[in-house]
Amino acid sequence: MSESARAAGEERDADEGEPLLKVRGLRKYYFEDDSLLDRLLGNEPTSVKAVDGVDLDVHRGETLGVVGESGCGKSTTGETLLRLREATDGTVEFDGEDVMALSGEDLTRFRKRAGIVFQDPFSSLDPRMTVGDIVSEGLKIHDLPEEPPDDGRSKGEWRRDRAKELLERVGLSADQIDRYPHEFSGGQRQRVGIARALALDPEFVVLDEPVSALDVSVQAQILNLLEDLQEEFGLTYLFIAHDLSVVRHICDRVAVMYLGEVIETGETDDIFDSPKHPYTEALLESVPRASVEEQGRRVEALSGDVPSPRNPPSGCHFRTRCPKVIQPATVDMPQRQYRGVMDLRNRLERQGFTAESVWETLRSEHDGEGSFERDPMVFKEALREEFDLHDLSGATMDTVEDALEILANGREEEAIDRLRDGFESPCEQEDPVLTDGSHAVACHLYADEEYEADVAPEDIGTAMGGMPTNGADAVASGPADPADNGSDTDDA
Ligand SMILES: Nc1ncnc2c1ncn2[C@@H]1O[C@H](COP(=O)(O)OP(=O)(O)OP(=O)(O)O)[C@@H](O)[C@H]1O
Repeated sequence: MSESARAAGEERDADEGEPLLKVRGLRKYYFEDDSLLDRLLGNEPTSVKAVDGVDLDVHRGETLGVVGESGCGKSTTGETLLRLREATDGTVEFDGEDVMALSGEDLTRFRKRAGIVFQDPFSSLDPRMTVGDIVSEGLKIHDLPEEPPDDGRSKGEWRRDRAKELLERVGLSADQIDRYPHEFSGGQRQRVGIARALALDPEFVVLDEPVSALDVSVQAQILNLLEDLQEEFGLTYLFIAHDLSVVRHICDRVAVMYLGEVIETGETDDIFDSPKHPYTEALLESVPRASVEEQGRRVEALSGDVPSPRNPPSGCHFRTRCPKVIQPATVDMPQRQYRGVMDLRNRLERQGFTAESVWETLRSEHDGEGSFERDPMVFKEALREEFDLHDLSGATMDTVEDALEILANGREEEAIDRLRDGFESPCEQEDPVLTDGSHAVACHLYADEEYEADVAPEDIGTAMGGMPTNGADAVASGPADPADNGSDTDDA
């Protein structure tokens, strides 16, 4: 957004005292195994904690980016705050009104003021409707215009003219009004989706990955269009994306999500130039670099997959992948090896492997000379290699070796307990809350005071001093480059 539009938005916020949209403690759990048959069979419903306590403020005239890997709850957040899905818990205030409590005409009015553009321009437009009908559908549903225009046109004619105007405004031609979606390229279809969202003159629009299904060359055109429209109509955007380079271009502020939670939020430049959360650092590491010096930076995958929102990790949800996971006070070991110990335990807890599966692998790799003997030394070395557990010393080494020996004997649960007793991280004990301030982060590394209130300072540990410096040991995640379906190169 331009400086002037932003200043005007901030001035309005200051005058009116509140952001346009205020979300607090938003939760959306999807329940599975909850059908009548499941209940008859006595199956316990399982919950997918897609959104698990999200707070957001969106100020008038700004663009707030919501970023994070696939499945972290971005779309569910956008759809739930618009009441396209019913929230499990939490509050949403729009221009001072409690959105969750709206009904009847008030809810209809909210739906006019707050719209959405969906990610996929291929599936989000009804193939049986002309683009004119698609764009004017909302006007018809809301029975607009309220009165027939006084120039002799019928309401239907007025709506058709309005659809033509909107098509032209988004860069299409009015005489394409009777065409069907399949006659358009992906970028053109997304323009139709934008025209549809604008038809009711909204103030606020959720843009759910509006360019990620488009060819890279078309993305910039659509982003520029969105920026122009924001300027012209004074729009406020919530811009959902997994592609951070897009976010930097268009967003004033950014909220980073991980497994249903906002873990960092701040001005876009602050997030990009001085990220605080190890997850944000890792996400940024994956953004392609323009400058030659930066191209040599290490880009690796974050260890492990995103855990399932059906059973998120205790404490900090990111601790199962975090390169800076905090060591307990009793432990002082190289951070990389500590990560390895935690990975070993996490994999065992998630039943990612068993002692027997390791023996099977060793057997299959046996070179065939003589019969295969189960040698615990070989077993332990294979796991040291896999989890980077070489070069340990003292009590740390004793505990790890002990756990590996127990594991070699097939006693997984006991090995897990041994590793937990020896290496349990303070990050496992409590879910960190977002700090106050304009650049807020939810990470135990930054919440010493709040954290010490609940956990003895010694538990935070000497290891905090031994954390790698910012980015030094951070490993990077690799959200895919923008999907390129190659179908939009003919875009207008
Ligand atoms: N209707 C549903 N029923 C059950 N689980 C769902 C449903 N919709 C989404 N989920 C799950 O909720 C979690 C969050 O999904 P969501 O689509 O909001 O994430 P996202 O960050 O927008 O991902 P993407 O970028 O892939 O769209 C995922 O684990 C997803 O599988």
